[in-house]
Amino acid sequence: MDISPILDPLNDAQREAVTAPAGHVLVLAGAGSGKTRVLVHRIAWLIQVERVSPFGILAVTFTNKAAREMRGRIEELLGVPARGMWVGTFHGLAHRLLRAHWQEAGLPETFQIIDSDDQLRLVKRVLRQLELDEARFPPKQLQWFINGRKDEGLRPQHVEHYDDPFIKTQIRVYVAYDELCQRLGLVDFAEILLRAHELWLKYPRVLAHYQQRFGHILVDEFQDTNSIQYAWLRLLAGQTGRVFAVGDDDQSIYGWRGARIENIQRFSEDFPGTQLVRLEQNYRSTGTILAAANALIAHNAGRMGKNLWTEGEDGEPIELYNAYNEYEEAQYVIERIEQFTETGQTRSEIAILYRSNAQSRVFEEQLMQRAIPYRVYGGLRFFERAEIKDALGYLRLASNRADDASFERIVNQPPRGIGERTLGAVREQARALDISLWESARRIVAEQALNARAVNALKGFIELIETAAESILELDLHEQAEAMIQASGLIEHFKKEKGERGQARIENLEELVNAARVFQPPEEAEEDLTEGEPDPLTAFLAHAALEAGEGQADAWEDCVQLMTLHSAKGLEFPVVFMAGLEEGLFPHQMSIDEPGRLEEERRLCYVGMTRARQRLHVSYAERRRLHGQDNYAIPSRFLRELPQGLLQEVRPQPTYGGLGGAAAPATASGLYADEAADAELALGSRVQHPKFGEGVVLNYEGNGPHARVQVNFQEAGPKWLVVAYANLAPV
Ligand SMILES: Nc1ncnc2c1ncn2[C@@H]1O[C@H](COP(=O)(O)OP(=O)(O)OP(=O)(O)O)[C@@H](O)[C@H]1O
Ligand SMILES: [Mg+2]
Repeated sequence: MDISPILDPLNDAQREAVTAPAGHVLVLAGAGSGKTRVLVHRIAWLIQVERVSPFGILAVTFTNKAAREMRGRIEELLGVPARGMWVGTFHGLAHRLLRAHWQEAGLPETFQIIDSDDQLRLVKRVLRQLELDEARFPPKQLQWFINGRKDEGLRPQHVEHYDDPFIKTQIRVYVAYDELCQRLGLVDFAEILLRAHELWLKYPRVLAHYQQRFGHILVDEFQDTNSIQYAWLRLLAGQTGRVFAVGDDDQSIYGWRGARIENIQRFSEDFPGTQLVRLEQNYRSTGTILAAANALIAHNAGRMGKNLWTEGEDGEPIELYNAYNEYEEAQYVIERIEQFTETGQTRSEIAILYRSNAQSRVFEEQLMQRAIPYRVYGGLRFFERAEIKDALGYLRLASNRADDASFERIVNQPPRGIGERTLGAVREQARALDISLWESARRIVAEQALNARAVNALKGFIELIETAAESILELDLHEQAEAMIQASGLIEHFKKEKGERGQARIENLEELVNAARVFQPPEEAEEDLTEGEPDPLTAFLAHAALEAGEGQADAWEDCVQLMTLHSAKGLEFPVVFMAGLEEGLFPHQMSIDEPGRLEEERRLCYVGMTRARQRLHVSYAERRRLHGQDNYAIPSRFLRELPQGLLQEVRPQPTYGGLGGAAAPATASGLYADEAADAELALGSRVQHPKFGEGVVLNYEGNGPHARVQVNFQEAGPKWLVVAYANLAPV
């Protein structure tokens, strides 16, 4: 038996973990220290050396993709398929149990899983059934309430109500919602875990079967387990199962979704005799990247404490780019990417990471313009997102009342009391008379063909669209988008959705307005003036539909990887760009006033930085449109927490505005020191511009490479120009 493939590629501490005697093991170690590698090799060791059957092994990963990769690597090490082994996410594994034991779990054999949107629709149905007012009991909030309780393992009867009528009503909704799901044979995400846990509690025989089967349970990314997942693990391990968990307290980034970092601290108590292994050598990143990441995370209090080092080269300094705005930031990133690919870097080895989903749009647009293949991970492309489709639905219906799909999508989104029965009547008449849903609804209102409530609800919707459509006629495209979103009530609606999700949707809607603002109709349309060019709204809607229909780049295609920092967990890339390091964006506004959440943001930054193997680029924009406003952004505190000596500021070439050009030590730059306005551009001085000719400097704003100057040109009149790009010469 040759065990060298299993042990040779490991250092001493890693080997200690992989070969640990039977018992519980907790590997607590920093990013890139080989935790996932150790877990994979441990499984191979168990099978090949300890002669454990793959049937006796259950491994938990954080994503399905990670699960597939893990299985592949184990089989590669063993040289044979590891059939019978269970590898998956908590949700995937629990689901598998429910499929196998649907009867004991009290489910119909054909039960279906519902996503968050379906769940919301059911909650609304329950509210109608209980005759509760959505304004007083926002469905999103109830959804959040139900999921939160399920994540804690609490059924309605376990929820403490303190005699508070509000909580009591929420509990009533929870009860009715569960009954409805049960009747329809539907299971939501949180339910999967809770149901699987209850299955074991209720049927000790079933539990005993799995306890006997899975003598070895291995968990990656342990720091992000929530209460019910931890309870599930403890139950499965019982008295005999051995748990091998790997994690990093500095990478706990899902506290906002119920993950409990305390589970790491509790581990040794709950699993007696735990052997603790620490890994300190980092194999992923250059010395520079690691030193910067270590310095950043040192600003957090109450860490378990780790000391990560590397034998690797120091490598390149971290590139810092101070962009004028988010468009220019994207331009820098993409030009830099082109430079890398021209020198042979594979596109899929390059990642762009950002804090909030909405940031992807500007990158996507520019990547598309330059025909660079890209892929957005763990999220829909911008124009495919539900809230964007909602807002576009309003615009579509405003420009074409016969658009039935848009009618269906938004007639009761946000909810305005137009129920299934009313809609049924609208559809039926439309079918019978072969007219559009809109026309059908209009007739029902005119003829008062339904009860007063239904007629009023429909009438309200029709008036809303008519009024809004009329009022936006004379507006610019982005104002049209903005006005329509306002009129739709979508923002108010998403505000009720608790937590980051609702906030993200609102940010996306604001981003849609930005997209409309910078939208340029295709060239052909402009030339075709005589034929009557399509109005900007129609052109914009077509653009959005085409973009959404384009679909994602295929996985095998060599494409640039775009994702949020959250979905980058566990991954690594030779080249990483982290964009939008600005106060309010990252750290996120919602976390700034709460020390605990600020630390979670810092951990997220640590996760992002430690994804990079050879090159890390960080950037921020001096201005960014956020929440519909042009903001002067302040560079993120996280940038200041990085040792200056490890950063190198990239500055645009003043002569032509090419990017990634001249580099200067960060110390002299806009981030750390205010730069005096260029003396040659003093107010009142005369300058020459290659295109606009001669003029007088009227005004000056900003500082650093992106200072802007207003010049009154003799021929062209006053213009604002970016100094670094304008190529102005003193006269
Ligand atoms: N002993 C080793 N020798 C060489 N390379 C190693 C060794 N251990 C790990 N690596 C490599 O280092 C990189 C990081 O390893 P791995 O992804 O397992 O770290 P991790 O601790 O799980 O990181 P994260 O905290 O980000 O999940 C991988 O490319 C891995 O192949
Ligand atoms: Mg890992």
